[in-house]
Amino acid sequence: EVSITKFPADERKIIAKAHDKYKKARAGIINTRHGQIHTPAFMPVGTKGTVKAMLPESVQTTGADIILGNTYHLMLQPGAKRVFKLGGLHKFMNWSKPLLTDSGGFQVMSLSKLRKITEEGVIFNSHIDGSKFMLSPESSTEIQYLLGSTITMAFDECTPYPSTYEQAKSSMELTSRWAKRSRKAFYSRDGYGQFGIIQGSIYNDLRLKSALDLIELDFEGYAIGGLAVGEGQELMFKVLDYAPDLLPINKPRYLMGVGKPADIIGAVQRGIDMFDCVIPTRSGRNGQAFTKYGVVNIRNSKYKEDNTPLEEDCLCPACKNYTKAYLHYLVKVKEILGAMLMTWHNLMYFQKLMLRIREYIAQGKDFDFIS
Ligand SMILES: CCNc1nc2cc3[nH]c(NC)nc3cc2c(=O)[nH]1
Ligand SMILES: [Zn+2]
Repeated sequence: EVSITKFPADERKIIAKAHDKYKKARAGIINTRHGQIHTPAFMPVGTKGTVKAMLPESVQTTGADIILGNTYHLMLQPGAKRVFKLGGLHKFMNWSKPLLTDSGGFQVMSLSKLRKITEEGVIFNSHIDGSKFMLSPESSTEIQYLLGSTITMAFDECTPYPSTYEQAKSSMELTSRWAKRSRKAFYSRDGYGQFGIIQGSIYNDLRLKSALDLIELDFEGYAIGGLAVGEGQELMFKVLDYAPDLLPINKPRYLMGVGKPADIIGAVQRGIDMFDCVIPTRSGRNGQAFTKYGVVNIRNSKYKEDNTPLEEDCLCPACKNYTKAYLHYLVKVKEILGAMLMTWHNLMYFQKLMLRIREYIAQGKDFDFIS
């Protein structure tokens, strides 16, 4: 049994919608060595082996099936070999469910100093102490193995936006060569998987060529890269109107870095199954709460004597036991509990959104008005 790719037909509830806007939405289950992932799924980001301001058991109560870890940060500190020696990232951070690790390329380009891209890989200096490192398809894949990740991401180059056709073409071709090397370096085991990442920017023929190159490598799943990099929702949806259809229908499709609730809904309607985004955690720490009434900026003085919860029917600790006045105060005085409660609420909100989307798809109902 090849494990992770199982998108069992009987479990996959694809309901053709009355009008074509929803016919691509699908709900399913991905089976892995560390448990099941109900899709469409939202993955909270746990950059440095922790979802900031949350205990792993608290993340679990929000309904998350899988969380994301960042290779770039973990390879610098505490180091992949050390995590391996300590029993792997699952044990280290006390998270026993699926873990997806990114392959580091995207963060190297945004965080490290003095980067040099060669055919071999990316040579860079650590943003922490300036020491020299190399990330390549081989080293990235090995690091993710040492971390023990359930889903390993291929080492790609995220094509910047905007890019000319020529720039996008050569970047996509590099990603295809790196995907081949990533796939070769992957140590495949039952219940573990590796996802390829297609590039090609906004050019549909490049997206097609990227998909064909990667399908040949028979990954367990596929990510659509080079999006949510400043192109805006309209252009992102324009690419998503066709890109998911270039990928195998029976394998998971992952849209990296997305997104706000409306982005997630639009992408699910276009056939995307998996998401990750720092918005619920990062904006929570900055005082933004996602609610059915819209986004609440809790630092606004209008909340300083508001004795009501963020959402009266939300089951998270912030809503069950505290008022907006208290959250307003905690965030204003930068108390750690403020970051904890706001994060917990936002993660609960995002998981509730995904649960409702999965239910609507399973019942064959339209779901574009949920936000
Ligand atoms: C897995 C590492 N590779 C990889 N990560 C990404 C992460 C992203 N995050 C966002 N918006 C927040 N766009 C992304 C694109 C890529 C991409 O094209 N590639
Ligand atoms: Zn709440």
